[in-house]
Amino acid sequence: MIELNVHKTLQSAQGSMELHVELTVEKGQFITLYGESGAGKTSTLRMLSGLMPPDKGSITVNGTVWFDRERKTNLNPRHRNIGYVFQDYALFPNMTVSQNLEFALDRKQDKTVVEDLIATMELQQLRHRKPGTLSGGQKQRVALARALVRQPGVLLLDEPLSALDSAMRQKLQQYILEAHKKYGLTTILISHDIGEIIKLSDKVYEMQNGKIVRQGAPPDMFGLGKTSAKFRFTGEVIRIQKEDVVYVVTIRIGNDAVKVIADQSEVSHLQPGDKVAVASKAFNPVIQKI
Ligand SMILES: Nc1ncnc2c1ncn2[C@@H]1O[C@H](COP(=O)(O)OP(=O)(O)OP(=O)(O)O)[C@@H](O)[C@H]1O
Repeated sequence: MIELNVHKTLQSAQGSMELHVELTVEKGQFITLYGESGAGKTSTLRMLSGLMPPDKGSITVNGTVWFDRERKTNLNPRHRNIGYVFQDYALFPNMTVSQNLEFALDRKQDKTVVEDLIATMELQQLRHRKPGTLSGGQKQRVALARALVRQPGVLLLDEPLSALDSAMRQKLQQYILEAHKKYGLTTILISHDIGEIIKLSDKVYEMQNGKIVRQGAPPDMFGLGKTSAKFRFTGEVIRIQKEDVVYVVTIRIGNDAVKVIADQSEVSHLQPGDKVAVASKAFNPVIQKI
Protein backbone atom coordinates (compact mmCIF):
# COMPACT_ATOMS: atom_id res chain seq x y z
CA MET A 1 0.00 0.00 0.00
CA ILE A 2 1.22 3.49 -0.87
CA GLU A 3 0.47 6.25 1.61
CA LEU A 4 1.51 9.60 0.25
CA ASN A 5 1.02 13.01 1.83
CA VAL A 6 3.28 15.59 0.23
CA HIS A 7 3.56 19.35 -0.07
CA LYS A 8 5.76 21.20 -2.54
CA THR A 9 5.89 24.77 -3.80
CA LEU A 10 6.24 24.61 -7.58
CA GLN A 11 6.99 27.40 -10.02
CA SER A 12 4.33 27.59 -12.70
CA ALA A 13 4.02 30.06 -15.57
CA GLN A 14 1.44 31.98 -13.47
CA GLY A 15 3.72 32.17 -10.44
CA SER A 16 4.14 29.76 -7.57
CA MET A 17 1.73 26.88 -7.04
CA GLU A 18 1.20 24.93 -3.83
CA LEU A 19 1.07 21.23 -4.56
CA HIS A 20 -0.57 19.22 -1.80
CA VAL A 21 -1.44 15.63 -2.59
CA GLU A 22 -2.83 13.03 -0.20
CA LEU A 23 -3.23 9.65 -1.77
CA THR A 24 -3.62 6.07 -0.57
CA VAL A 25 -3.21 3.34 -3.15
CA GLU A 26 -3.99 -0.25 -2.18
CA LYS A 27 -1.54 -2.99 -3.11
CA GLY A 28 -2.44 -4.34 -6.56
CA GLN A 29 -4.58 -1.32 -7.46
CA PHE A 30 -4.28 0.45 -10.82
CA ILE A 31 -4.96 4.16 -10.50
CA THR A 32 -4.75 7.09 -12.90
CA LEU A 33 -3.86 10.72 -12.33
CA TYR A 34 -5.78 12.85 -14.78
CA GLY A 35 -6.04 16.60 -15.24
CA GLU A 36 -4.94 19.71 -17.03
CA SER A 37 -1.36 20.33 -18.06
CA GLY A 38 0.68 21.76 -15.20
CA ALA A 39 -1.67 20.41 -12.51
CA GLY A 40 1.22 18.60 -10.79
CA LYS A 41 0.79 15.00 -11.95
CA THR A 42 4.40 14.40 -13.02
CA SER A 43 5.71 16.19 -9.92
CA THR A 44 3.65 13.80 -7.76
CA LEU A 45 5.27 10.78 -9.43
CA ARG A 46 8.71 12.37 -9.19
CA MET A 47 8.27 12.81 -5.44
CA LEU A 48 7.12 9.22 -5.03
CA SER A 49 10.13 7.95 -6.98
CA GLY A 50 12.59 10.15 -5.08
CA LEU A 51 13.57 12.31 -8.05
CA MET A 52 12.08 15.43 -6.42
CA PRO A 53 12.16 16.03 -2.65
CA PRO A 54 8.86 17.22 -1.12
CA ASP A 55 9.04 20.35 1.07
CA LYS A 56 6.89 18.63 3.72
CA GLY A 57 5.07 15.38 4.33
CA SER A 58 5.69 11.67 4.23
CA ILE A 59 5.66 8.69 1.88
CA THR A 60 5.22 5.16 3.23
CA VAL A 61 5.15 2.10 0.98
CA ASN A 62 4.10 -1.28 2.38
CA GLY A 63 4.97 -0.10 5.87
CA THR A 64 8.46 1.20 4.95
CA VAL A 65 9.01 4.93 5.28
CA TRP A 66 10.53 6.26 2.05
CA PHE A 67 10.30 9.90 2.98
CA ASP A 68 9.54 11.74 6.17
CA ARG A 69 10.54 15.35 6.50
CA GLU A 70 10.16 15.35 10.29
CA ARG A 71 12.24 12.22 10.75
CA LYS A 72 14.72 13.31 8.07
CA THR A 73 14.19 10.08 6.13
CA ASN A 74 14.73 10.25 2.37
CA LEU A 75 15.34 6.86 0.78
CA ASN A 76 17.63 6.94 -2.24
CA PRO A 77 15.67 6.51 -5.53
CA ARG A 78 17.75 3.37 -6.25
CA HIS A 79 16.39 1.76 -3.10
CA ARG A 80 12.76 2.59 -3.81
CA ASN A 81 11.08 -0.43 -5.27
CA ILE A 82 9.80 1.37 -8.38
CA GLY A 83 9.68 0.94 -12.17
CA TYR A 84 9.23 4.16 -14.15
CA VAL A 85 8.18 4.47 -17.80
CA PHE A 86 8.09 7.82 -19.57
CA GLN A 87 6.70 8.97 -22.89
CA ASP A 88 10.20 9.00 -24.40
CA TYR A 89 11.60 5.54 -24.08
CA ALA A 90 15.05 6.49 -22.76
CA LEU A 91 16.68 3.29 -24.04
CA PHE A 92 20.42 3.04 -24.62
CA PRO A 93 20.80 3.38 -28.42
CA ASN A 94 24.10 1.48 -28.63
CA MET A 95 22.74 -1.62 -26.84
CA THR A 96 20.49 -4.36 -28.14
CA VAL A 97 17.10 -5.05 -26.59
CA SER A 98 18.56 -7.87 -24.45
CA GLN A 99 21.49 -5.71 -23.36
CA ASN A 100 19.17 -2.85 -22.42
CA LEU A 101 17.30 -5.23 -20.12
CA GLU A 102 20.40 -6.92 -18.71
CA PHE A 103 21.95 -3.55 -17.94
CA ALA A 104 19.06 -2.91 -15.54
CA LEU A 105 19.74 -6.11 -13.56
CA ASP A 106 20.90 -5.83 -10.00
CA ARG A 107 24.27 -7.52 -9.35
CA LYS A 108 22.63 -10.19 -7.23
CA GLN A 109 19.86 -10.92 -9.70
CA ASP A 110 19.45 -13.98 -11.86
CA LYS A 111 19.20 -13.46 -15.63
CA THR A 112 16.04 -15.58 -15.80
CA VAL A 113 13.98 -12.50 -14.99
CA VAL A 114 15.11 -10.96 -18.29
CA GLU A 115 14.08 -14.11 -20.19
CA ASP A 116 10.69 -14.07 -18.50
CA LEU A 117 10.12 -10.43 -19.45
CA ILE A 118 11.25 -11.01 -23.04
CA ALA A 119 8.62 -13.75 -23.26
CA THR A 120 5.86 -11.73 -21.53
CA MET A 121 6.44 -8.67 -23.72
CA GLU A 122 6.89 -10.86 -26.82
CA LEU A 123 10.32 -9.47 -27.61
CA GLN A 124 11.92 -12.75 -28.73
CA GLN A 125 12.21 -11.70 -32.37
CA LEU A 126 13.61 -8.30 -31.42
CA ARG A 127 16.12 -9.24 -28.77
CA HIS A 128 19.23 -8.66 -30.92
CA ARG A 129 17.97 -5.42 -32.47
CA LYS A 130 19.03 -1.94 -31.39
CA PRO A 131 16.37 0.65 -30.41
CA GLY A 132 16.98 2.75 -33.54
CA THR A 133 15.53 -0.04 -35.69
CA LEU A 134 12.34 -0.47 -33.62
CA SER A 135 8.90 1.16 -33.94
CA GLY A 136 7.60 3.40 -31.16
CA GLY A 137 5.36 0.64 -29.85
CA GLN A 138 8.19 -1.89 -29.84
CA LYS A 139 10.47 0.55 -28.04
CA GLN A 140 7.83 1.16 -25.42
CA ARG A 141 7.45 -2.59 -24.88
CA VAL A 142 11.21 -2.73 -24.25
CA ALA A 143 10.99 0.26 -21.90
CA LEU A 144 8.16 -1.43 -20.01
CA ALA A 145 10.14 -4.67 -19.75
CA ARG A 146 13.21 -2.76 -18.57
CA ALA A 147 11.20 -0.98 -15.87
CA LEU A 148 10.19 -4.41 -14.55
CA VAL A 149 13.65 -6.04 -14.48
CA ARG A 150 14.25 -5.24 -10.82
CA GLN A 151 10.84 -6.72 -10.00
CA PRO A 152 9.40 -3.52 -8.57
CA GLY A 153 6.24 -3.55 -6.51
CA VAL A 154 5.23 -0.17 -7.89
CA LEU A 155 5.02 0.82 -11.57
CA LEU A 156 4.79 4.48 -12.56
CA LEU A 157 3.65 5.26 -16.10
CA ASP A 158 3.92 8.91 -17.18
CA GLU A 159 1.89 9.18 -20.40
CA PRO A 160 3.72 6.16 -21.79
CA LEU A 161 1.48 5.77 -24.84
CA SER A 162 0.84 9.35 -25.89
CA ALA A 163 3.34 9.21 -28.77
CA LEU A 164 1.73 6.10 -30.30
CA ASP A 165 -1.13 5.75 -32.75
CA SER A 166 -4.46 4.31 -31.69
CA ALA A 167 -3.86 0.71 -32.83
CA MET A 168 -0.48 0.60 -31.14
CA ARG A 169 -1.92 2.12 -27.97
CA GLN A 170 -4.55 -0.61 -27.80
CA LYS A 171 -1.87 -3.29 -28.02
CA LEU A 172 0.39 -1.68 -25.44
CA GLN A 173 -2.56 -1.26 -23.07
CA GLN A 174 -2.93 -5.03 -23.14
CA TYR A 175 0.76 -5.52 -22.34
CA ILE A 176 0.50 -3.05 -19.46
CA LEU A 177 -2.57 -4.79 -18.04
CA GLU A 178 -0.94 -8.18 -18.37
CA ALA A 179 2.23 -7.05 -16.60
CA HIS A 180 0.18 -5.34 -13.87
CA LYS A 181 -1.66 -8.59 -13.14
CA LYS A 182 1.15 -11.07 -13.71
CA TYR A 183 3.66 -9.28 -11.49
CA GLY A 184 1.14 -8.17 -8.85
CA LEU A 185 2.02 -4.51 -9.36
CA THR A 186 0.58 -1.40 -7.82
CA THR A 187 0.42 0.91 -10.82
CA ILE A 188 0.01 4.67 -11.16
CA LEU A 189 -0.64 5.99 -14.66
CA ILE A 190 -0.77 9.55 -15.92
CA SER A 191 -3.06 9.79 -18.93
CA HIS A 192 -5.33 12.23 -20.74
CA ASP A 193 -7.01 9.51 -22.78
CA ILE A 194 -10.43 8.72 -21.33
CA GLY A 195 -10.72 5.42 -23.19
CA GLU A 196 -7.35 4.34 -21.87
CA ILE A 197 -8.22 5.39 -18.31
CA ILE A 198 -11.50 3.45 -18.37
CA LYS A 199 -9.84 0.40 -19.85
CA LEU A 200 -6.91 0.26 -17.45
CA SER A 201 -7.69 1.82 -14.12
CA ASP A 202 -9.66 0.93 -11.02
CA LYS A 203 -9.81 4.50 -9.81
CA VAL A 204 -9.06 7.92 -11.23
CA TYR A 205 -7.92 11.08 -9.43
CA GLU A 206 -8.42 14.41 -11.15
CA MET A 207 -5.81 17.02 -10.32
CA GLN A 208 -6.12 20.76 -10.70
CA ASN A 209 -3.70 23.40 -9.60
CA GLY A 210 -1.67 21.07 -7.38
CA LYS A 211 -4.61 19.39 -5.63
CA ILE A 212 -6.84 16.36 -6.13
CA VAL A 213 -10.24 17.86 -6.88
CA ARG A 214 -12.26 14.72 -7.74
CA GLN A 215 -11.82 10.99 -7.43
CA GLY A 216 -13.86 7.93 -8.28
CA ALA A 217 -14.39 4.94 -10.51
CA PRO A 218 -13.63 5.89 -14.14
CA PRO A 219 -17.17 5.31 -15.49
CA ASP A 220 -18.64 7.63 -12.83
CA MET A 221 -15.95 10.25 -13.31
CA PHE A 222 -16.59 10.50 -17.04
CA GLY A 223 -20.38 10.54 -16.85
CA LEU A 224 -21.07 7.07 -18.14
CA GLY A 225 -24.48 5.66 -17.39
CA LYS A 226 -26.21 8.84 -18.47
CA THR A 227 -28.92 8.00 -20.97
CA SER A 228 -28.40 8.68 -24.64
CA ALA A 229 -31.04 8.09 -27.24
CA LYS A 230 -32.51 8.78 -30.73
CA PHE A 231 -29.31 9.61 -32.48
CA ARG A 232 -26.49 7.95 -34.30
CA PHE A 233 -22.84 8.24 -33.57
CA THR A 234 -19.68 6.51 -34.53
CA GLY A 235 -17.00 5.55 -32.10
CA GLU A 236 -14.46 3.00 -31.04
CA VAL A 237 -15.03 -0.02 -28.81
CA ILE A 238 -13.02 0.31 -25.61
CA ARG A 239 -14.27 -2.61 -23.57
CA ILE A 240 -16.80 -5.43 -23.70
CA GLN A 241 -18.01 -6.80 -20.37
CA LYS A 242 -20.52 -9.55 -19.64
CA GLU A 243 -23.01 -8.58 -16.96
CA ASP A 244 -25.61 -11.21 -16.12
CA VAL A 245 -27.33 -12.10 -19.39
CA VAL A 246 -26.25 -9.01 -21.35
CA TYR A 247 -23.04 -7.40 -22.47
CA VAL A 248 -22.01 -3.84 -21.72
CA VAL A 249 -20.00 -2.32 -24.54
CA THR A 250 -18.06 0.84 -23.68
CA ILE A 251 -17.59 3.04 -26.74
CA ARG A 252 -15.46 6.15 -27.09
CA ILE A 253 -16.89 9.07 -29.02
CA GLY A 254 -14.35 11.86 -29.33
CA ASN A 255 -13.21 12.53 -25.80
CA ASP A 256 -16.29 11.01 -24.18
CA ALA A 257 -17.35 7.46 -23.54
CA VAL A 258 -20.78 5.81 -23.35
CA LYS A 259 -21.99 2.37 -22.37
CA VAL A 260 -24.29 0.44 -24.67
CA ILE A 261 -26.15 -2.73 -23.72
CA ALA A 262 -25.79 -5.45 -26.35
CA ASP A 263 -26.69 -9.10 -26.71
CA GLN A 264 -24.48 -12.05 -27.57
CA SER A 265 -25.13 -11.83 -31.33
CA GLU A 266 -24.11 -8.15 -31.43
CA VAL A 267 -20.84 -8.64 -29.56
CA SER A 268 -19.78 -11.97 -31.07
CA HIS A 269 -17.91 -10.22 -33.90
CA LEU A 270 -16.71 -7.22 -31.85
CA GLN A 271 -13.44 -6.59 -30.08
CA PRO A 272 -11.75 -3.58 -28.45
CA GLY A 273 -10.38 -1.22 -31.07
CA ASP A 274 -13.22 -1.84 -33.56
CA LYS A 275 -14.92 1.21 -35.06
CA VAL A 276 -18.70 1.02 -34.69
CA ALA A 277 -21.86 2.98 -35.41
CA VAL A 278 -24.56 3.13 -32.74
CA ALA A 279 -28.10 4.29 -33.44
CA SER A 280 -31.16 4.57 -31.25
CA LYS A 281 -34.75 5.19 -32.31
CA ALA A 282 -36.85 4.23 -29.32
CA PHE A 283 -36.32 7.16 -26.97
CA ASN A 284 -36.00 10.90 -27.16
CA PRO A 285 -32.53 12.27 -26.65
CA VAL A 286 -31.83 13.43 -23.16
CA ILE A 287 -29.85 16.61 -22.71
CA GLN A 288 -27.79 16.87 -19.62
CA LYS A 289 -25.54 19.76 -18.75
CA ILE A 290 -22.02 18.65 -17.92
N1 LIG B 1 11.65 21.05 -9.83
C1 LIG B 1 10.66 21.95 -9.92
N2 LIG B 1 10.66 23.04 -9.13
C2 LIG B 1 9.68 23.94 -9.21
N3 LIG B 1 8.64 23.86 -10.04
C3 LIG B 1 8.57 22.81 -10.85
C4 LIG B 1 9.58 21.77 -10.84
N4 LIG B 1 9.24 20.83 -11.77
C5 LIG B 1 8.09 21.25 -12.33
N5 LIG B 1 7.68 22.42 -11.81
C6 LIG B 1 6.46 23.17 -12.15
O1 LIG B 1 5.37 22.51 -11.54
C7 LIG B 1 4.19 22.64 -12.34
C8 LIG B 1 3.55 21.28 -12.48
O2 LIG B 1 4.31 20.48 -13.38
P1 LIG B 1 4.01 18.94 -13.64
O3 LIG B 1 4.97 18.50 -14.71
O4 LIG B 1 4.00 18.23 -12.36
O5 LIG B 1 2.53 19.00 -14.22
P2 LIG B 1 1.69 17.91 -15.00
O6 LIG B 1 0.35 17.90 -14.35
O7 LIG B 1 2.44 16.64 -15.02
O8 LIG B 1 1.60 18.53 -16.44
P3 LIG B 1 1.69 17.86 -17.91
O9 LIG B 1 0.39 17.14 -18.10
O10 LIG B 1 1.86 19.04 -18.81
O11 LIG B 1 2.89 16.95 -17.90
C9 LIG B 1 4.63 23.25 -13.65
O12 LIG B 1 4.21 24.58 -13.70
C10 LIG B 1 6.14 23.14 -13.63
O13 LIG B 1 6.74 24.22 -14.29
